[in-house]
Amino acid sequence: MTFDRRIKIAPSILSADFANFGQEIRAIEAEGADWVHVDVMDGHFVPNLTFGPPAVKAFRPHVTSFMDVHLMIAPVDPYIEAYAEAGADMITAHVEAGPHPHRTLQAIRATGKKAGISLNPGTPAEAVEYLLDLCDMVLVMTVNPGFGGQKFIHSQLDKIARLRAMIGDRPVHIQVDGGVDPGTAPLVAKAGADVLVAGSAVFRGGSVADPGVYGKNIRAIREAAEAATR
Ligand SMILES: O=C(CO)[C@@H](O)[C@H](O)COP(=O)(O)O
Ligand SMILES: [Fe+2]
Repeated sequence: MTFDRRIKIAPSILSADFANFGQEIRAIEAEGADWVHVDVMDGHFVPNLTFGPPAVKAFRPHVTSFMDVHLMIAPVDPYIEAYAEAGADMITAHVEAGPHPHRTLQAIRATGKKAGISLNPGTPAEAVEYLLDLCDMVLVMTVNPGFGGQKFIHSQLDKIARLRAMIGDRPVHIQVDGGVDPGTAPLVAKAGADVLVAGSAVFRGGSVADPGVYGKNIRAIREAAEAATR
């Protein structure tokens, strides 16, 4: 399969109705989501708590696209197999989560899943320079991780562009996560990102009873990003 550099929209279910994940996942996919982004938080690496492996396993049958699991946990290595077994398609760990991100990426690849590496806003692009041959995606956090609905940090645009140049022709996606909406999507797409995570900008104003709003929100982000790269 050829590497897909087209813009992909990955709604974060952190902004979904927590009493209704199955229906929410099916609704965003029916309305045009390319991937489903699952934010795993441990109350230690980030000041919030979300989904353990049993929750991710419960989401799995509802996802027909691609389940992208963003692990904001430290340590991360002891939990990789559990999230792989729960059904993740991509597992992304933070480069700041431990002293051995190279080993972490090897461990993710050993499960047969796609491997991602994420950078907090304060971490330079160079932190992943020697990891690029071991990963399928670099995730640039454009907010400090832990919560949805935060303001986009513009200084990260330069980091995205640097990573784009560092990656060269390797088949490695650049994902952007935090404060992505129709206003910031063109900026990240122009800088070189191809996977756009959006939580509040997708779920805002909609519900499973009114899922057309999700579709409208997804299209607005996609169209803004695509227009910037034409
Ligand atoms: O990983 C995270 C937050 O730590 C994200 O995936 C958020 O869920 C994105 O939410 P918005 O900024 O798009 O509302
Ligand atoms: Fe995320």
